[in-house]
Amino acid sequence: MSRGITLDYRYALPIVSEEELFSLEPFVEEVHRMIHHQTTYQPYLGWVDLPYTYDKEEFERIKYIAKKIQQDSDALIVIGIGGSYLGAKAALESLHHHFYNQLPPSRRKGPEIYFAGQHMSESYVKDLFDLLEGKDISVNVISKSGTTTEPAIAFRLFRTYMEKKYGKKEAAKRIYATTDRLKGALKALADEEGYETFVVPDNIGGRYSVLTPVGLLPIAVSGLDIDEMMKGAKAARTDLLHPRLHQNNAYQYAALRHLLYEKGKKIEMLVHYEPRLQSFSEWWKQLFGESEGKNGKGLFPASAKFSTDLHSIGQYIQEGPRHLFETVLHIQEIKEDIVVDKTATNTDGLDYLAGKSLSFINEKSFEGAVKAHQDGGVPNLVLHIPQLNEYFFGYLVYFFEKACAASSLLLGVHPFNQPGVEAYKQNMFSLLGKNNGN
Ligand SMILES: O=P(O)(O)OC[C@H]1O[C@](O)(CO)[C@@H](O)[C@@H]1O
Repeated sequence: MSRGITLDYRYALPIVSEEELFSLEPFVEEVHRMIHHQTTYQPYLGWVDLPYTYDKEEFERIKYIAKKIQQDSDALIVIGIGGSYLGAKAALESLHHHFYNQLPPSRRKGPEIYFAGQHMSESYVKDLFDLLEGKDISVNVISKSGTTTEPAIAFRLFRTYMEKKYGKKEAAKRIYATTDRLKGALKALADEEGYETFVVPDNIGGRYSVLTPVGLLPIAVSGLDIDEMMKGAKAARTDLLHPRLHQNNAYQYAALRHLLYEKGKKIEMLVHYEPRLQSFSEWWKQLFGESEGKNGKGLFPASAKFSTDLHSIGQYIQEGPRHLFETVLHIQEIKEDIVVDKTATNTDGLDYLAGKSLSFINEKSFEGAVKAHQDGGVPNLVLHIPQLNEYFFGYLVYFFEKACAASSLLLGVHPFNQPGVEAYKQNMFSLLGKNNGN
């Protein structure tokens, strides 16, 4: 089995040619230089060497605290928004049992895990408190700035809930804050209350932070192997270090999506055939959306789950405006555990599938859709991923981070800021009367 992931661009070739792709070589080499050897973006590039340079002492502390939470909590509440929770949610859903939280504790290594602070829905918080009745809980509050409204509100509510339930002293022992090393409201509060803290490195932005304590603590609490995850990221770091387009899959993916954009494709749809990849798509959407949507430019990152969505938006993809392309996350491992059985009467007409596994049929659905969409003028890029496990999760995260930085630079935008998000935040602050003496 391959140790990395491969990119198959055969199904995009009628729209972009290999000649066009490799004509981007000099631009890609320049982009490579900007990522690896230039100082302009240096303050944001901590993720590039992270698989080697991560803080080993803190990494061991993550594992130690994860064990403590596994022992003293029935549930962990992860509070954060955007890059501060999407990576952890993506890992948990991609790599665990589909019904993780519903499994009996004896079948899980970690506690139940819930997320809060991603919106201001009152009914959600009420139902979550309701669900947690009678359970022992811990909270991991994650905010680099410490001032983002949604998680800040959720944390205030949970702090009060925990202090009522456990008393201030015991509550403080069950709250873990992942935040800036030195500054911000959450850091100040954590110091004041004596919470155990983990650091979001200065030079890594929220959407690039899955493989820092931001993602790693909740991932480790759930019982996943974070050493394997870092090993996968390390392999990707090595595989994707080459400056030449021919030898670098992440740069090829970046260059292809750039070419497709130039040829009028305005939407990239990330497609998967495994419901467990839904949150991964959400992480991917933030990564590319916040990085590229600037100066009136950028592909719109969308996602679809197949075969489900082939029966809803499949029609639009096949015959609607030709302004989109698909990137397929194709899991190569075929499991043969569940097989269609043979019936005596074949009344449902399905005997032609008897003896075939669901994975095999799913694979045919992938082959059928890729071909149909290509024939319909929708280019497809396919990423072959050998297996869904910790190693390849780490690999894939790094692959997309590198590709995203390269793609943004090819487009001529700053890959690591998000000035547009501030506009909404400032409006809301003034509508709610922030800084009016409260
Ligand atoms: O960790 P913080 O500072 O709360 O920020 C959370 C998220 O908010 C954003 O700034 C956008 O709303 C994201 O970029 C970031 O991932």
